[in-house]
Amino acid sequence: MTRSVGRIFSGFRCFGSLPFGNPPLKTQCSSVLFRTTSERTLMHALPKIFGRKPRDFSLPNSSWGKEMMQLYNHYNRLSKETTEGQEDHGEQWTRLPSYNRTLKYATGGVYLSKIIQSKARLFTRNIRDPGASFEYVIFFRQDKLKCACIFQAGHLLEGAPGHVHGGAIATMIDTITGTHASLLSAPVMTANLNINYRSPIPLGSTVLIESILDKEDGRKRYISCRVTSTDGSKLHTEATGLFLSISVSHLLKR
Ligand SMILES: CCCCCCCCCCCC(=O)SCCNC(=O)CCNC(=O)[C@H](O)C(C)(C)COP(=O)(O)OP(=O)(O)OC[C@H]1O[C@@H](n2cnc3c(N)ncnc32)[C@H](O)[C@@H]1OP(=O)(O)O
Repeated sequence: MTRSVGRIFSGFRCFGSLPFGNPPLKTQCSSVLFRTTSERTLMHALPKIFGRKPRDFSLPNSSWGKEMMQLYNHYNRLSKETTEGQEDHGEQWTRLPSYNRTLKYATGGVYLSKIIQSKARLFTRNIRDPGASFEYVIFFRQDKLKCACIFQAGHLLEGAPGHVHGGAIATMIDTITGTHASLLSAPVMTANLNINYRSPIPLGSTVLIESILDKEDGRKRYISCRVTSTDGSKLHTEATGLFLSISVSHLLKR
């Protein structure tokens, strides 16, 4: 987990309080994996950087249904941190923590008030009622450059009667593919998203969203994504996205 926190915060350092100011680096995932004690210590200190311990929304809560929990437990079992000197066997996934707000201060105490207002919250994590909207957890498989997200769609996401709104599905796809792209090169913005809706998603159901890296070309990351039933037998949605690495100054432009 610690290493994914490192990646996420590295990926989104433009929003955070970790050092930034350099142009976005094209880093290979393997070069930033957290394995040393000092790196783990740094990641454990992150809540202090936030000020107080932030809630990690990617952990189970009482609203999570049986399917969500089963799949979560499946990936979590494959996400056990390896201790140094121990070999990895088979699939190795990493759960990505998820917080509902970004940090207010950039390094050096520069308040990014123009872009990050104190009331700002991550769009998918702003409903307090557990289970009402987006319940999800993302896992990353570093060796395959692959993400898997378990998503349980709550009652506030209705579009067609009894089914999940297409915009909510697009939001989740953008979130997974955008997170995926940011793990590869930080920070990024979505330039293009193409979505084909193949079969409706019943409200309240749990689905699996999987993304893979198709191609890298300079600042561009091409990522594709499939939304299926949790056993993979039913295809709900397919998408492709283009993400562009940006500099921090791009976010400050008005
Ligand atoms: C801790 C919390 C975690 C939280 C984790 C949560 C994750 C959520 C992720 C959500 C991410 C978002 O929704 S971001 C929000 C939605 N997206 C946006 O608002 C982006 C708006 N658009 C822009 O700002 C800009 O257009 C950019 C950054 C996309 C590109 O601008 P730019 O950087 O100036 O690049 P530009 O020179 O135009 O183009 C560079 C190259 O890319 C190509 N290119 C550019 N746009 C496109 C395009 N739409 N389709 C095809 N190709 C394109 C160009 O042809 C060019 O190719 P060549 O000539 O080099 O070959």
